[in-house]
Amino acid sequence: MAASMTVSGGDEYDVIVVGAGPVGENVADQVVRGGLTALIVERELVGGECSYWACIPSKALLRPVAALAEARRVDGAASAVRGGPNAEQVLARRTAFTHNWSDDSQVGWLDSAGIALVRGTARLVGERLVEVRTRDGGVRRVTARHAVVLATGSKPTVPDVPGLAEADPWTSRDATSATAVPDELAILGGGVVGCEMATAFAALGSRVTLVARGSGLLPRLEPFAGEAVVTGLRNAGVDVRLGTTVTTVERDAAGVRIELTDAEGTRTVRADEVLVATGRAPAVDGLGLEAAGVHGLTIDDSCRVEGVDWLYAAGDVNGRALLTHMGKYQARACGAAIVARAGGAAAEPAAWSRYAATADHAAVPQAVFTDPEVGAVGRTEAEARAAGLSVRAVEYDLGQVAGASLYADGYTGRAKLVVDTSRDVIVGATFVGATAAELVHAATVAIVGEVPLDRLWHAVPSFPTISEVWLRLLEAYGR
Ligand SMILES: Cc1cc2nc3c(=O)[nH]c(=O)nc-3n(C[C@H](O)[C@H](O)[C@H](O)COP(=O)(O)OP(=O)(O)OC[C@H]3O[C@@H](n4cnc5c(N)ncnc54)[C@H](O)[C@@H]3O)c2cc1C
Ligand SMILES: NC(=O)c1ccc[n+]([C@@H]2O[C@H](COP(=O)([O-])OP(=O)(O)OC[C@H]3O[C@@H](n4cnc5c(N)ncnc54)[C@H](O)[C@@H]3O)[C@@H](O)[C@H]2O)c1
Repeated sequence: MAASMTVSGGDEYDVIVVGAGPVGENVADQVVRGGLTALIVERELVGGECSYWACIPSKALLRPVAALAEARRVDGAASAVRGGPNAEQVLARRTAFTHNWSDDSQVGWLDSAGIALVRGTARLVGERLVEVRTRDGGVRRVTARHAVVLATGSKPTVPDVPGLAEADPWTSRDATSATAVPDELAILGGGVVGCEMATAFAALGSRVTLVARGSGLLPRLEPFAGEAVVTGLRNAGVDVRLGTTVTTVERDAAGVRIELTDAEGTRTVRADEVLVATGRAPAVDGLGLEAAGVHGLTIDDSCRVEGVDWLYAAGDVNGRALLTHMGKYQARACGAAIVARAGGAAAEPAAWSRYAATADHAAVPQAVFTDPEVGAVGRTEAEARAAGLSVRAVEYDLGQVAGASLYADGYTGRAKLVVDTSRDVIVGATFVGATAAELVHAATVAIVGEVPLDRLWHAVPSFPTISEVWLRLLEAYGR
């Protein structure tokens, strides 16, 4: 610490939460509702990555694209659609959803919820002891009576490609907060960020090249999902290059020069910007873990760090499931456990108890807002087999469902259920097609509830909805 700095100390709260993203906010809210006091420390904006540079602005960019695409697929409505989205208005709508990167309303919510806020960067300096470098240059030490919760999120990883870091690449932050649409955009990485941003920027007018090193896109999902997204992106004019690696990147006066290598050799792509979308890593730099005697953030199902009974890690920072809804789910389990333990209870995180984020292991839902949309939950067929389950999978062409054909002319899509035959329950489900993400929650309920297939026959989907695919899948499986 610099000699000139004054350390103000003596503050005590029951719980200190580091990071005011959706996860930190939810932990703090839970513990305050449980009768404890909470301080939340935030170094940027209250609301975190999700509100300003991730979920909200990305979906605000994508929604107009989806709305237009849907209207174009319905005869009688399509003729009213003239041209593509208005990029300027789409960016303005996105900016409105981020409150122009002001967190006033979220700070107001913290206040109304009775959660104290300090703006600054926190680090652990001892057992239950947190030091905050405040925005005004001061240093403040705060003690937690019961627990410190790390909810610091994640940061984008930039691969070690020669010239890439020097070329000033975009990360997801630059893409989601862009103030203009580049004429040419190269995207590195065929995961969720790469696919969603390719969808948005192609529709807004960029010529997009999407470079993926694997043989398909969205590699964590069922292969047919990635294949449908490749087709959708190519139909939208995106140059999707699979099995391709970037060997060098160089920025010059004209933009960025990117050398690519694939099975056929080497080629060069030019772009105004290059977006790196190659995954994220836990935001733990400078958190003082080692100094506080914490070696790694391995957690139990209540998000308590193994071997450190006062420390918790919830949300992206624990690396379990990098999704807002899963982080908020962890926050509910973690907050409940902290409150119970403060009252003297053991609050063991028994599977499916209120103190355990059990769904993290095999019931994580995800919605990918590409065209077509992808919704998935639980295990893919390959994952279920690798986990040693006895598996049978069934698929159905969504376009054959009456509700889907009414929804859009020429509806294309696919659905798949993965069944554990030893228990006759669903362990995974994937839906691809317009509004497919809305089909996922029924599957999540079936997986978490371990509803036997025999009973699912009695869950009758309405006619004529796209949900009738459930009946078709059961018929395909047989009774
Ligand atoms: C482009 C993009 C789109 C996404 N879209 C979706 C989506 O549609 N749906 C979905 O479920 N998920 C989506 N995600 C993932 C989602 O954004 C994250 O899972 C979510 O933000 C995690 O919440 P969190 O609270 O753990 O972390 P964050 O939202 O990252 O918040 C962490 C906070 O901690 C603060 N912080 C960090 N270190 C310190 C410190 N030392 N001191 C003080 N403060 C600190 C940070 O400033 C930040 O505000 C998307 C991600 C990206 C990149
Ligand atoms: N709709 C949503 O729910 C949504 C949207 C965006 C992001 N997210 C979350 O954000 C997280 C981060 O997204 P992401 O797309 O950055 O990560 P990701 O892990 O989904 O995908 C990263 C991709 O980059 C590839 N890659 C990694 N290193 C590479 C390299 N050196 N060269 C080329 N390719 C490389 C990987 O093979 C993978 O396909 C995800 O885990 C996701 O859960 C969710």
